[in-house]
Parts: sequence; C-alpha cells; structure tokens
Amino acid sequence: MAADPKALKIAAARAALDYVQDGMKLGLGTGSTAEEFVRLLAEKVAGGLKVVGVPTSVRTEELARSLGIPLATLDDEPSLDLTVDGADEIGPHLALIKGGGGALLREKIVAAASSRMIVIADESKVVETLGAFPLPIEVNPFGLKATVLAIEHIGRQFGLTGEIRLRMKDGKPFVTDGGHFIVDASFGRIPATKAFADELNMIPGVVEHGLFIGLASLAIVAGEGGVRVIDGKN
Ligand SMILES: O=C(CO)[C@H](O)[C@H](O)COP(=O)(O)O
Repeated sequence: MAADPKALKIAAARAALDYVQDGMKLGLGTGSTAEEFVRLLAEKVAGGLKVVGVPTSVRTEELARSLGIPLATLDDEPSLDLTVDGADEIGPHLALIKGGGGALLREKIVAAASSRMIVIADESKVVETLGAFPLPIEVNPFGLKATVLAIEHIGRQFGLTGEIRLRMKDGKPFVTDGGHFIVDASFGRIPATKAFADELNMIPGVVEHGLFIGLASLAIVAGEGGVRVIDGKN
C-alpha cells in the first residue's frame, strides 16, 4: 500500500527538528509540508524550546501565531540561523523549484538571509531534471503582456518553449503577499543554471522566480522506505 502523503510530510518535518537548537532564529517556510514543521515546532516551543520564527507568508504567520510560536519580521531579525521550507521539485545539487504555494519571493528573501536552508519533502519531489512542475515567476501586474513576451524570449534563448499561464484564483489573478501576480512557465525542463536564473531576473517586470540555486544545503526526503538526507555538497 502506498504511504500516506501527509505521513511522509510529517516524517520529513519531524526529522528537520533535529537541526533546530535552543535560541535559534528560524525562517518558517510556506506550504503543506512546511506547515507540518510549524506544528511540530510549536509542540517543542510549548515544551520550553526558545526560538523565534520569521514566516515566509501571511498564511504561515497566521498558523505559527495561532500555535504560540514567538515571531519576528526579517527587519527585526535580518540574519537567521536556519530556514526550513518545502519545495515543488528538488533537482541535482539541491537546485529547487519553489512557488507552487505562491510565496516564492518571501521564501527566497528569507532563505538568502539564513545561514542554512533545509528543504523538507516527500520522495515524489526529487527529480533528475527540473521543470515538469511549471516554473512560478512572480511579476509586476503592470505590463504583464510585455513581461510574458520577454520571458518567452529568454526561454527561446535557452531552447525552451511552452505555455506561460497567469495563475488564477476564484476567477481572478492570484495576488501574492507582495501584491504581485504569478505566471507559471511550462517549459518541461528548466536548466538549473545561474545564467538562466540571472537572465530571468534581468527582465524589468520579473520580481523574482522560483528557481532556487545554491540556497538549500540539505534536503530531508521521506519515502516509503524511511527518511533520507541529501547533502547539497554531493
Ligand atoms: O514553494 C512553496 C510555496 O511557495 C512550497 O514550499 C511548495 O509549493 C511545496 O508545497 P507543499 O509542501 O504543499 O507541496
């Protein structure tokens, strides 16, 4: 019988707690797996663990606050010890696609402000080549069509074509916590290269994209056979 997806998320989240130490300043990720981590962390806090969390979304902030985790903003605590977050895909060298939950901008800012980022996921997220999951790209609503054309242009320069679709919610464009839109680029495969990432970031209307290169140092992956750790250095 296939393992229960929620149980796998909890297993990965529980293993990440081993990396949390008293006094740490923690980035708290977004998504269903990160939320399991927040729930388990809250149990530890209730048991006396002293940490402060910096949430990567309003959704995570509300959950963490409701569970009694002490919170700060990144302006209060601009250097964090550890961020624990989920991912949509985990590729070689821990290159990630993130943003399925729409929080990629704050997730990237918080991860970049952390000494260490640990990714937690179930085994289905581990891939040999990124890109089966459409790449979320956060864009300014102003000039949306021009920005999509520019993304298509960059894609073609890297041999990539595919639909670029505006993310919708309840019949309206999905709006991020930062007030931006997201387009999801179905390129099929994404080169996890700095060159591609940098070119996307050069487009004026692109606020940030969900390709995370060189940010995660460890992935904790839960599968039917148990939990394994992938070290980014390998
Ligand atoms: O990047 C994210 C949110 O922006 C999430 O980490 C990603 O979508 C994974 O979510 P889940 O754990 O629910 O599969």
